[in-house]
Amino acid sequence: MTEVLIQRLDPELGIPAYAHPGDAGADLVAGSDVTLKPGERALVGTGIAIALQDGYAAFVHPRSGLAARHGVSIVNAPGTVDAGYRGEIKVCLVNLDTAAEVTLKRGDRIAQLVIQRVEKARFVEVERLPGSARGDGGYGSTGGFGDVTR
Ligand SMILES: O=c1ccn([C@H]2C[C@H](O)[C@@H](COP(=O)(O)OP(=O)(O)OP(=O)(O)O)O2)c(=O)[nH]1
Ligand SMILES: [Mg+2]
Repeated sequence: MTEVLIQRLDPELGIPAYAHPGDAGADLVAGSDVTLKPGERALVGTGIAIALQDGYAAFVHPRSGLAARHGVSIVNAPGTVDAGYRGEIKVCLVNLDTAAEVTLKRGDRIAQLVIQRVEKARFVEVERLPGSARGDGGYGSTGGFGDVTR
């Protein structure tokens, strides 16, 4: 378990919490009320700032319940919080529902924060990349879309 320093920018809001032992994501709450019309987005504060150790990053993921029940997701999912970032963690929520407006209240759980170790790469330029079984195949190159209709 890694230690993450946290500052509460709004003392009335809680510290992110894991709902169950074994959960990967600690829930983040909305720092203010927000109402989103269909297709609308808003950047919502969570009332916290953190200091991650070098070699870690935090990722702001959507909550599946909000997504499945209300069509609420995160525009840049998952958002990346760099180890050096000391500002308020914010969530760029979007209402993907085609018809219903959605209101989230201050203190509602709107996203979840996943802390992960991350590698830094040293980019080594070459003339030619080594071969692989996949090669440059992608974007559905393995098929499996036969029964999708549109
Ligand atoms: O969902 C998110 C994503 C990012 N951030 C904060 C932390 C992150 O370290 C910083 C910058 O994020 P990112 O690099 O994704 O944004 P950018 O558009 O590249 O901005 P910058 O030029 O500041 O790097 O914004 C959040 O609070 N929430
Ligand atoms: Mg950036």
